[in-house]
Amino acid sequence: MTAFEAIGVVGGGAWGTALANAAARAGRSVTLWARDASEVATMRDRRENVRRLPGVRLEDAVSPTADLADLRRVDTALLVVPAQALRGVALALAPVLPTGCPAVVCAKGIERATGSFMTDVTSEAMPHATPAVLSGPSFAEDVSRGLPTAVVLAAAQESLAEALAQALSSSRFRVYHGVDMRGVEIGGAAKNVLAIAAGIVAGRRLGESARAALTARGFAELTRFARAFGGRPETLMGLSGLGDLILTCGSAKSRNFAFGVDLGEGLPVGEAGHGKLAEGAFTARALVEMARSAGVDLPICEAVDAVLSGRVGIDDVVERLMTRPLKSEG
Ligand SMILES: NC(=O)C1=CN([C@@H]2O[C@H](COP(=O)(O)OP(=O)(O)OC[C@H]3O[C@@H](n4cnc5c(N)ncnc54)[C@H](O)[C@@H]3O)[C@@H](O)[C@H]2O)C=CC1
Ligand SMILES: O=C(CO)COP(=O)(O)O
Repeated sequence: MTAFEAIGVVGGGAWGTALANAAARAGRSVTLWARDASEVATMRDRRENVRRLPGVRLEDAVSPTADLADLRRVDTALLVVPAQALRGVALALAPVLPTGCPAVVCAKGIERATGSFMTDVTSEAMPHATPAVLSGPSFAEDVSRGLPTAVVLAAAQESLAEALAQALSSSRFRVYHGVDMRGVEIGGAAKNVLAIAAGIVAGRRLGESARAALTARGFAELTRFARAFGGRPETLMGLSGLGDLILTCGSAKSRNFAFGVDLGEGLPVGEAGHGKLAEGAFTARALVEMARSAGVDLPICEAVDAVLSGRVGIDDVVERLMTRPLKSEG
């Protein structure tokens, strides 16, 4: 197994920049690709991603570029663009990467147009790459400041997941490894929808008890969905699943949670989140449609989708959730 010395980070947003720094601190040399040439020029000059991650110095081992061809010699690529942009970027990257190169999905979402998971999008768009996925409770700001963080990286082959985890880990960024790609990616995608729900509860001032109940019942939804789509329930008990749900359903720093707070306070969908990326808003519809087709009950995610589509008002949705037929907790 190679040592994975040269890492390519594809996507120059907050998370791509934070991961580039994390990989550099783990001793890797990093090429950070962003599509916007002027942002790349600024990153090179100022050693800072002024727009997406202000106040954080780029590590010396990070080389920003706007040219995808500069990734042709990397031995691992981290895919860190928004979920709905992943396919396009992966298609462009496919001819550049060496055959067999691991392509680690770091985006959290489901492709809206096709209802596809991110690792499947990656396999389709980059048939010569080896898909993997990294997820877990990790705000870009925390990682970039070097605060202690733990995530999980899964690949079909355990030895590959372990080698990649080794390559990216440092004393501040601990990467666990596993083989349940589906479970890990479902945890990351579904928690964003539930974080919007938790934000709505906070914005509507429904109370801390309601938020805790929603988080716990949301976790039940996430686990049911994962089981139906081939993820292992025990994976969802871990960092990508319970861990990320606790983080994003409880923190105003989460963009999905903040988007929900805006909705709860009465802002229209088009204004909620103030233009920041809230992946759950794109994933909600795909998630509920997939669940319906598999006969999986996701009442909270359904409620989020109904609010986002404007079909039902927030107070009606809460009433509906609270008056569903009583059932056993399992
Ligand atoms: N910010 C965070 O704390 C974390 C984010 N993530 C995930 O990482 C992914 C990216 O999020 P962030 O970097 O935070 O978002 P961001 O909003 O900070 O940046 C998104 C970046 O993607 C670029 N982009 C958008 N469309 C593109 C396209 N078609 N081609 C090329 N580049 C494109 C934008 O120019 C921007 O640089 C999301 O799926 C998010 O859920 C995961 C863990 C933590
Ligand atoms: O996924 C994240 C932390 O694990 C980031 O959450 P937001 O995208 O909601 O900010």
